[in-house]
Amino acid sequence: MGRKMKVQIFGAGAIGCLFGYFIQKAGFDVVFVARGKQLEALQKELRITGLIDDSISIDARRYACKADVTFVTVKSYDTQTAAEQLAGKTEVVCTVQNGIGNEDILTEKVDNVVGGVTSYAANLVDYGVVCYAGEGITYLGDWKGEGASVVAEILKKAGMNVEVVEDIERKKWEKAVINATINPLTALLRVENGKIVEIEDVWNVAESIAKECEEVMKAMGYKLNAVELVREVATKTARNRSSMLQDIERGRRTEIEAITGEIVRKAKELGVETPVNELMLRLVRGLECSILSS
Ligand SMILES: NC(=O)C1=CN([C@@H]2O[C@H](COP(=O)(O)OP(=O)(O)OC[C@H]3O[C@@H](n4cnc5c(N)ncnc54)[C@H](OP(=O)(O)O)[C@@H]3O)[C@@H](O)[C@H]2O)C=CC1
Ligand SMILES: CC(C)(CO)C(=O)C(=O)O
Repeated sequence: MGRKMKVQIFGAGAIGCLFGYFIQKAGFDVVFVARGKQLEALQKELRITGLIDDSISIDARRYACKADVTFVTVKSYDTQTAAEQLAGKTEVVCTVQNGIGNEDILTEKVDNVVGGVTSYAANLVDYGVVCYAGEGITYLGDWKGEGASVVAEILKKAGMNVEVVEDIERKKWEKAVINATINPLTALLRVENGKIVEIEDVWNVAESIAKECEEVMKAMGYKLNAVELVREVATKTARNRSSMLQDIERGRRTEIEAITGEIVRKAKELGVETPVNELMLRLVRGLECSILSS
């Protein structure tokens, strides 16, 4: 390509701004799509704190424009709107969102869809201010058409850890199992991730959730030690407040439908019983209802 590649971040919140920051610093032409007070703040500057301390001027806009590659970094309940705005506007779309189903929604509107899972961590501390909380790795894989190698090249040039994998669907489900176990419990009990392992009664429930998820993955043809995986992640991220807990504390919707909701839906399709996950789904829905209506 003779001209500079144009990269777009659709949903310039915590993780989108972090990715966009690294990509712009590497010399790419980056557009950040945001809304409301976040857009107003980003039109002045993007500030990164935490592991980095820097401020940059960015091209922040309200609506999607034409781009070579677009990262979709909205919460999963906003993916449909993102897909509609991106139709005919981007050669490749890549999602690093948590949850199941985002890639399939994007597939309806864009020809080349790259699935992704990231363990980079970022929090929005104020409008236009993002705390870079943890270095991680991003796994990518072609979902529809091609694009994973192009996206990986962009992230590599941006100095980020990235790996293209054969089976991105498996990676997405593994992350969903971690989120389905840690996120609802931390949100319902309002505790940091480490408490899931530390409090015996809670760990018993976590084990039940993880074992049900393991059965669903088994029925899908994937072997996984879900209990050990969850124990490892909860221990490593012991001081984190999970994204679902943060959503509840901010009085916002959660991604429960794209996480536990999708696991329960897949379980029904495959004839697997998931009573504890169903309970978590109902309780978090109830919690959302109570905070959104108060
Ligand atoms: N933060 C992290 O460390 C990680 C996040 N993820 C995943 O990445 C995704 C994004 O998470 P995160 O960055 O934390 O979430 P944020 O809420 O911080 O960011 C999403 C942003 O997208 C904006 N947005 C939504 N719809 C539109 C639209 N139509 N036009 C313009 N802007 C829009 C939101 O605006 P508004 O606030 O007005 O809704 C918000 O600013 C989630 O799926 C999450 O699970 C995965 C790994 C790590
Ligand atoms: C891995 C974990 C649980 C880390 O907090 C996460 O992805 C989240 O909070 O959504």
